[in-house]
Amino acid sequence: MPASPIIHRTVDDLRSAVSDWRRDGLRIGMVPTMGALHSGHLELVRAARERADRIIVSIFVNPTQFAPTEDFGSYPRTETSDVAKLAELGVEAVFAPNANEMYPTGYSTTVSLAGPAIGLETDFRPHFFSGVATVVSKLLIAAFPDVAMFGEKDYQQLMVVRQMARDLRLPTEIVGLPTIREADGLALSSRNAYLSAEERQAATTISRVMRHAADAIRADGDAEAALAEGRATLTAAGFRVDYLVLRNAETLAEIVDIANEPRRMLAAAWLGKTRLIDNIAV
Ligand SMILES: Nc1ncnc2c1ncn2[C@@H]1O[C@H](COP(=O)(O)OP(=O)(O)OP(=O)(O)O)[C@@H](O)[C@H]1O
Ligand SMILES: CC(C)(CO)[C@@H](O)C(=O)[O-]
Ligand code: BAL
Repeated sequence: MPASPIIHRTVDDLRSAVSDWRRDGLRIGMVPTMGALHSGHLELVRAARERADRIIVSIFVNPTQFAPTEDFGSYPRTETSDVAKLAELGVEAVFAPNANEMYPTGYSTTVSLAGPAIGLETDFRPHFFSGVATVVSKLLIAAFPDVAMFGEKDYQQLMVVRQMARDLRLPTEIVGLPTIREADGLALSSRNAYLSAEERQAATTISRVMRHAADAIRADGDAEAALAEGRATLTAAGFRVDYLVLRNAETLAEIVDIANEPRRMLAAAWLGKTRLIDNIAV
């Protein structure tokens, strides 16, 4: 039986473990999550293991990245089974604070963003990235890991965190890892648990539409036609589309010169009460 990770509930406790590791000259990796762990998260942990001697996985459903109308209350919370999965991978530490530890009464500081945080998710979840950037900066400052792992599934989030780490000169390398998918193409996501059996079938349309549109764009360069067809296919399959767009893969700005810019297609769409996001290189 692998040893269970030590669960730290406070920043002070976590810092004390980290300072012991630092004294021993060990490299530290961090994997920030909101729990309800799936194989996508576990790949981030495995990748952290290749780069660090000690791994901290944070599990914190961060209230500041949810609007009052969103699913903070119903977000899956499965700490016991999450910790068992992390034990299997030999993770040394879990940081699972409560909301009061992260945002005590009187807490008044948030990170404000521009650059890659403009548009896309921000158009539909205006509160979202300042909540994410604030909590990620607090997590990174709590442990100052050498490396922190994020999934490309949340591509704009990865770009925002990279920019923030660069701008604030955080001493942590931000590593992005490819999206882990189900056999039928659906990107793994904790929120997939909200899908009914029928919605789960329809959900594959999002990755299929994106691959089809990407092939069409590579073939004839007509992004607008391919994206309009993709939006129509998603709508016909029962989605309410927030966006399906092509952007510069590095800046997330609109594409000006399609032949000579790195390209990323990004999508967000609702199926019933579940909002799915996805993205692929084009
Ligand atoms: N399918 C996946 N492949 C790779 N990384 C992933 C995948 N799903 C989530 N991650 C990454 O895991 C980290 C924690 O994400 P989070 O806990 O929000 O899980 P999630 O499945 O994305 O949940 P949600 O459904 O709330 O978006 C993030 O860096 C995220 O990009
Ligand atoms: C990075 C993160 C853990 C911050 O709460 C969250 O946005 C997530 O799980 O992607
Ligand atoms: N995976 C991103 C977290 C969120 O959507 O709230």
